[in-house]
Amino acid sequence: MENEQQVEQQHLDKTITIIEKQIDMKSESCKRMATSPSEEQLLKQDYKTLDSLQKIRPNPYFGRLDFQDEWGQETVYIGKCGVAENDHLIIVDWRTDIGKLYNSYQGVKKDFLIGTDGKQSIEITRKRALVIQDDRIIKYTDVGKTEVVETETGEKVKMMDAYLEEILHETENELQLRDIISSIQEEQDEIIRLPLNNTIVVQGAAGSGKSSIALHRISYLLYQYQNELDRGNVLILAPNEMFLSYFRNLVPELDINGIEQRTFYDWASTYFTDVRSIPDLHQNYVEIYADQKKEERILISKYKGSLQFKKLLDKFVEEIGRKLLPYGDIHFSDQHMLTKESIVEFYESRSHMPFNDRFKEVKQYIQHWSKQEENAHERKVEEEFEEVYEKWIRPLPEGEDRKQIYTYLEQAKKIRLELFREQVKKTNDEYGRKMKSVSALRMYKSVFQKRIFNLWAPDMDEKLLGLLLENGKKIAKEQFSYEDIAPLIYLDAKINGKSLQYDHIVIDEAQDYSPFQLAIMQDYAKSTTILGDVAQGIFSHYGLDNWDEFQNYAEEKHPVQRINLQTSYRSTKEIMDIANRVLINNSYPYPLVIPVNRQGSHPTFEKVTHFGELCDRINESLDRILASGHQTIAILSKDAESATDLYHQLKQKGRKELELVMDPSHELQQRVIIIPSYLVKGLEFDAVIMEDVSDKVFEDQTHHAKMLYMSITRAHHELVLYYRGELSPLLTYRDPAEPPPPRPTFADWLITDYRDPSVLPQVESQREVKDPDAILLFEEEEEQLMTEYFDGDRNRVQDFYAWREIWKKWASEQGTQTVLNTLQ
Ligand SMILES: Nc1ncnc2c1ncn2[C@@H]1O[C@H](COP(=O)(O)OP(=O)(O)OP(=O)(O)O)[C@@H](O)[C@H]1O
Repeated sequence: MENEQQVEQQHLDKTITIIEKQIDMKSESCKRMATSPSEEQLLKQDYKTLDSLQKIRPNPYFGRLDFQDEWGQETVYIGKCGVAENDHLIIVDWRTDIGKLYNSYQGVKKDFLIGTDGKQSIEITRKRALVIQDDRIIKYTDVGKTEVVETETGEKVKMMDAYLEEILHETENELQLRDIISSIQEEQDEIIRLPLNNTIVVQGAAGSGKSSIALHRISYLLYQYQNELDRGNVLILAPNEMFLSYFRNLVPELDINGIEQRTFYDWASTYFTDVRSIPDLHQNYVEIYADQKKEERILISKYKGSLQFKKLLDKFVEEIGRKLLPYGDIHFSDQHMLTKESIVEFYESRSHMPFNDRFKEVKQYIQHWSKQEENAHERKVEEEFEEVYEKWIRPLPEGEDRKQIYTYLEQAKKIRLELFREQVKKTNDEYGRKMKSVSALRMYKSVFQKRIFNLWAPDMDEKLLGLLLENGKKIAKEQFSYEDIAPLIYLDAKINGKSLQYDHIVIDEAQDYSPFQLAIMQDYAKSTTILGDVAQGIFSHYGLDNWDEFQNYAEEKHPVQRINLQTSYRSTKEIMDIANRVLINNSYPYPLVIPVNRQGSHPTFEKVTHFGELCDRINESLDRILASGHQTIAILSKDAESATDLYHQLKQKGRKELELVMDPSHELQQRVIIIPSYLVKGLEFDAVIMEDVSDKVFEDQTHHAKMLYMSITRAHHELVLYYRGELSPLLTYRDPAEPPPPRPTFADWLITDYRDPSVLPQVESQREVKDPDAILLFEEEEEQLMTEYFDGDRNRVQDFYAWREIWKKWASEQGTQTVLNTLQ
């Protein structure tokens, strides 16, 4: 062992000597002055190389790979950047194919095919992780097996090797995301290295590494596609400023400086300076859920975020366009006529252009035609004049009469020309006025009219229609909501053209985007990487319920590759078991999350009777957690008010290190924070304390389940759950193989909302269950029926299918008779 360490140390010493020598040489060479543009380019390149050499100097590499190929046994060292000495690579960049091999090897499969044709076989004999500190190899670990296994109880767990386990255990005490270059897992690496051109959609469990993948993928793409991708044309969209500051450290580490990093809200303000006066997604969420007309606002919000609304806007704009075209032929005389058909044809041929440009072209087309006609008319009048003159005037004898007639004739010619010119001018002025530039705002304000919805959304539910018309009054007064931003941007781009175009856009936490929003972002980029988790869609009053609607749309333009990530790396197995419990109780429609086999303490459920007791107990928990060595702690509250109350109480108790976070643009300073749950998405902490997980706060509702699941999965090591009264039904233990908790009979369920029995039946007549064939309730025809019945309410349809999946599983185990008994 010692010998091995010595060998590694000698290799490190040698590598450091080479790097230092290169640093000295490059520093010298960077002192020169550039005397020409090409020299300047070379100098820039030298600065870049010097910068990377200096960056990797303290930690030249993190891994070693030994393999056997047709040339024999080889050893390479993998680092964040490649370094060559005399044409020989002494450190291989993690983004190369060899780097891929390093990540692909998880101790299970040993033989790989590589090379451009994928035919060269290679056998990996060792993958070694190396930890370097102060120029010493402080540790080396030969990486063992990491694989998903199924336990005896049918549960799936990812068994880790010691190296990954140690990395996951040692969460740093900074509130920052760290790079995972040295321990990227195979399924993550595959996403990072997907080709540039397609639209990638990643549905990944909480803690599966989506944010990490997003940033590592940019680093990879910039490295691999140096000629196609300009870092100034890459945009990363994150949910809030707090989140952006959260991965700020990582940007230089991954060599992705210069990438535009923004929130959608901030990005949208490039278009409309007034965006800042519209409540952002978090404010919008708070407002909606505090509103007595919450359900109605959600209906409006969902519709405005849908692709149906986008289609309606398309039709509306197209129709307005047609209305602005001349009603009929432009007719100066029978010889000078421009038919309506030719104008429409011209207009149609410019359909790829922005609306206003298109009309500019139509106007120019009419003007150009009129000018030509005017010239032709002038020529004709001149010819006629000449003819008359030759025929009738020239033969007349010289004298006053001849002069007089000539003058009349000339006047007549002038009048004819003048009349024609006036007619042309009038026509041009008229169309000029009519085909003026239209603003997106004006267009949007005009959409909310009954006849427009009747025309292009004839099947719209009366209630929704009424709500939209009512909402139109607000729009007319420019009182916009968050969900108006995307349609306004879309209309602006449609009307005035896009002022921005990206090579690549990465969208993290994409479940909080509506299908409409994702669709427009896709239009702004040549390619996109979209990552999210529907189970964490706490803003589902606006965002996605599933990926299908967007995927179907996106596939019309580019191939879409959808990938599921099921393994979660953030939390201990005990914490993920509780998170999975929430999913099971809420009939989650996707496979459960696979935890890693990292053991930790069991989450605690602690009942308190009043607020004073809660504060005391939280205070004790903080003492205990801090004493155990954990550093970052989040106390999650149900809303801003509770967060403030708790904060003041704990401050009174002498807690100094506390920080109250109430705003998504907040930059975290302290390591112990109090924050409303809806702001904590994407972040992670050593320990999470939830102030109230009672049935009053987390009811058996999809929205509540998403909030609870997201909150729980913020914790690395510890989870403490307080509640007053009864524990949330979402947290009670239920065997995943069991049928869902008691509901009315299945047939009852079909006609009522199982979450709220007071909701009126949706299906007029209950279907009778007559014979064993009744199980055909699940057949295609029935599915169609359900989709129709729940149309317009995607949550309901989705819940239905989720519930049905679990029910089906249970039904198949129970046998037909038991099932029928339940149905009756
Ligand atoms: N391969 C890996 N090696 C080491 N750590 C990892 C790996 N993958 C993920 N992690 C860690 O797991 C945690 C979760 O990662 P990340 O925040 O990227 O996940 P996420 O899918 O975006 O999570 P969420 O959706 O819950 O916000 C982070 O601490 C990250 O460093």
